[in-house]
Amino acid sequence: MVLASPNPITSDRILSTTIELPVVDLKGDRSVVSKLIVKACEDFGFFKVINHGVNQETIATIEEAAFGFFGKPMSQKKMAAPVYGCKNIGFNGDMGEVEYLLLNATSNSSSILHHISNVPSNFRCIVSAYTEEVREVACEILELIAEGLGVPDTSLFSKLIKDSESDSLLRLNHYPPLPIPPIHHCTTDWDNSSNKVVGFGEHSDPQILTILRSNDVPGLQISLQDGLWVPVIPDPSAFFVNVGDVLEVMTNGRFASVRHRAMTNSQKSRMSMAYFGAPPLTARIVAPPVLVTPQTPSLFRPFTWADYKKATYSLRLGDTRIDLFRNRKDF
Ligand SMILES: C=C1C[C@]23C[C@@]1(O)CC[C@H]2[C@@]12CC[C@H](O)[C@@](C)(C(=O)O1)[C@H]2[C@@H]3C(=O)O
Ligand SMILES: O=C(O)CCC(=O)C(=O)O
Ligand SMILES: [Fe+2]
Repeated sequence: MVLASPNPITSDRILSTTIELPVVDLKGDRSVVSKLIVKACEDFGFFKVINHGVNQETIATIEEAAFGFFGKPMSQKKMAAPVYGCKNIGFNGDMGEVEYLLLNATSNSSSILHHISNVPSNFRCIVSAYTEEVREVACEILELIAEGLGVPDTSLFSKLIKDSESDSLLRLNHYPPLPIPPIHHCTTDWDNSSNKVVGFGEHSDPQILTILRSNDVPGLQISLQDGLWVPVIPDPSAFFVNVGDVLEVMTNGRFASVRHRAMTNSQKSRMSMAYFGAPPLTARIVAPPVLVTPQTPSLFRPFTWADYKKATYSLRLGDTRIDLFRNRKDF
């Protein structure tokens, strides 16, 4: 019998040494950077970006506002539901040791915050300032990806998230410190960190690209092909970028959307801010002709982002929803 636990303790394989995950200097030589990003997306679906150009003050301001909000009494935070959530992730029974704000991040949005009481009055401006700057970084990376892949229209991916109807989101996650239950507090061969309680369970992000920033508390882990979990060393001055399902489809499987999760820390609060760059609901998700050849036939059938979003929300956090859209293999 499998017992569901709201704060599952992991016992799976976690890399105890560090491996070098790709680091991209966004101010480097353009043709070198675009090749580096493509290689990182092919090898890991994940990389770290330094020199991203987002104002550190913009970042510090939103982080401070978010800590301010999460520090309020629960009765006040709950008044911001459904934008605010605690422990429930999605609508299908997924739980995690996390509280969050999930906000629209389209260029004409943040309007939803108008309706929320107990969100600081200037929160709307703070969120817009951050998402606008981060959207620029996401667009820049998507243009570099198109260049590196030889896609003739280098704005093919970026125009989807620049669109005023883009369905992009900003998620502010707060993982309160959570002592490890004594029964699990033993030393094993991988027990070299205090992060063992799952805050946000294993999943891939459904959108095009995610730009993640966290404070200096470790917690993010990415999954390698062989099922090994790789802890990501936090760097508050950098962004971590991961390929989402839509980019996997639009590159005809050349990039893989990386599975990842976030662990809590036993002593410190962890805060992450994830910008999910998404297309408009009506956008058709299809790989460009240059990536669909007789040698690399289309792996996925065409669909809209609305179709994909519907499937996503009908499934559990850890489900591999992309498989629903694969072309049948005809032998
Ligand atoms: C359980 C769920 C939460 C989620 C929607 C879903 O049904 C499956 C995907 C989940 C996820 C993961 C990445 C992002 O955090 C998120 C906002 C998204 O787009 O897909 C969440 C969804 C959510 O929390 O609403
Ligand atoms: O908190 C993190 O580092 C990851 C959060 C995440 O994966 C998400 O919000 O989708
Ligand atoms: Fe994620």
